Amino acid sequence: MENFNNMKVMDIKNFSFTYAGASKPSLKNINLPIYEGKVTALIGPSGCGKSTLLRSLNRIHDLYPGNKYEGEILLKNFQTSEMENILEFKKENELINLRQRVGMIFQKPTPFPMSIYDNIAYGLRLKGIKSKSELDARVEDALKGGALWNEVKDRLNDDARGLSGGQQQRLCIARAIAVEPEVLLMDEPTSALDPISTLAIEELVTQLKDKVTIAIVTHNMQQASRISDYTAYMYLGELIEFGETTQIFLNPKEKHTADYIAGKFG
Ligand SMILES: Nc1ncnc2c1ncn2[C@@H]1O[C@H](COP(=O)(O)OP(=O)(O)OP(=O)(O)O)[C@@H](O)[C@H]1O
Repeated sequence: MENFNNMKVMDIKNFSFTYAGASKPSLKNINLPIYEGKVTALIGPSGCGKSTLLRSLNRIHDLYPGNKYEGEILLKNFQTSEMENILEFKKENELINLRQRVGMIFQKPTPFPMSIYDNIAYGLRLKGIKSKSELDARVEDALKGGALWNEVKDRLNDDARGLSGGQQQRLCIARAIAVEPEVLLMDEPTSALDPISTLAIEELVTQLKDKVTIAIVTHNMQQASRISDYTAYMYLGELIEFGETTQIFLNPKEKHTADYIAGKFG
């Protein structure tokens, strides 16, 4: 595996996580690479820790105090090519910066209560971009990247909450990619959407791989096999098996993985 090291954008090492006030850890000694420019799916039965792991990758848990992290979560710094341990970040601005580098898409779309244009421009302005022409260009690029431009280009000043659920989710993806993250985390991004909107998001995920590394939690086995390059199968807070998606689905090494994929439980 040594040769793969420079292809990792994140590397999770001996990682355990315990929620504030919980008597035992929800994640136990996880070791998992996230490869650059690939889609990694996290699968496993309800309660196995998929969302907890995903939410650790940009420290979004820290919005609530008292959770315990152990081990390391390394993130590649594209300026220096060094791997930095994000668990050592302490200052508020380090965490804000981390969440721009490792963006997040939630189950339900979360547009800001403002215009379509401002939803995208908000993060860009925070990054210090003030020029109207640059903002216009970056908003257009992001909406094109989110496969939404053609549907909204004539109503950029409309309230984003007037868009359909699927459009809102693509807006959230456009908003996340506008600030050029290294990694995009997606927590069941299609579970609240109809089948047509789901397909649009799946297609978008496979197109986005050229720009950003993606880690996605999904309950939908077909979705994992359609869109991911690598799959991690988790059970009761542990990583049972990780490998290329074709191997995990067609030739799993662990019986536990095979049983889950065959629908015997979960
Ligand atoms: N805020 C919390 N405080 C304490 N325990 C929690 C909290 N959130 C989740 N847990 C526990 O952590 C474990 C992992 O939950 P998590 O939501 O990560 O699982 P999941 O695999 O994403 O499940 P699902 O597929 O149902 O969303 C579960 O045992 C859950 O009860």
